[in-house]
Amino acid sequence: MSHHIVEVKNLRHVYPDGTEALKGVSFRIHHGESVAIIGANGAGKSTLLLHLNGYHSPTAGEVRIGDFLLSKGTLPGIRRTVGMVFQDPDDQLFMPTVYDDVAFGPLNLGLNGNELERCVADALERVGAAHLAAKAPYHLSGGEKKRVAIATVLSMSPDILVLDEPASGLDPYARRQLIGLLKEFRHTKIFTSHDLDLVLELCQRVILLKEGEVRADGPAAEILRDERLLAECRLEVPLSLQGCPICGKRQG
Ligand SMILES: Nc1ncnc2c1ncn2[C@@H]1O[C@H](COP(=O)(O)OP(=O)(O)OP(=O)(O)O)[C@@H](O)[C@H]1O
Repeated sequence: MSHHIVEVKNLRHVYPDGTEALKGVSFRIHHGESVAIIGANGAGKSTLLLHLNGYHSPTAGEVRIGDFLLSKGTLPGIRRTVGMVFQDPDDQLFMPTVYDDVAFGPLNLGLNGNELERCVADALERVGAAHLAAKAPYHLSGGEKKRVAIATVLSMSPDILVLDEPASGLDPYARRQLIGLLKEFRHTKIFTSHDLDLVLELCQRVILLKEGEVRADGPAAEILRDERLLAECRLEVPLSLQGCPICGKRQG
């Protein structure tokens, strides 16, 4: 069975103002893979992720999650399978308290009482935000909001985790905590990031987008070492793979 395979075929997306953000993107991601979608600003990363649980509809092409072609009819089931963390946490947090925001999804899945409380506490604990449960989301700092947004998705126990720039705005400790958390998540992870050191640490595979097209798709360790390819796409080799500026020796 095509257990939670994510398949994107010839995906094209044109925004109403005529911007062609995706120009025929295709790939297949198997269950358990950890894949980073990288590319310069405007390359089409967020547009692509927003198709994976139906926030955007393809202009042409298709998205399949497991056995299901993404459509109006399959959307509710697909949204239970694919947990999406948006680039801007303000798009994710809308309840009066952090607790309510994290409880919203599981409550809709039918959890209540002690089970619900445990689920919320566990999700907040995992992102280091247990102490924020009673706060209003709009009073949180940017990094705190980001962590709570991730908790709202973890509380749903998704089979496929999709995160748009999960590390942006996090301090070094929270970034390290996020890396640990994502390493623990054994199902499929698909995320975008400009933090290529984080990508190198978390992903075996990278899909490199350039101007709405897949420019490269392959092992992270190879693509992230390819200085010419990265420069062509307005990216740089991650710091951990750059040579010492004095003697040129590489760390890894
Ligand atoms: N609602 C919209 N209407 C029109 N054009 C849009 C819209 N949203 C995005 N775009 C355009 O689509 C292209 C891809 O944008 P997208 O946000 O997917 O890029 P990205 O790779 O995620 O960039 P970043 O690294 O800056 O987050 C850009 O040219 C952008 O200006």
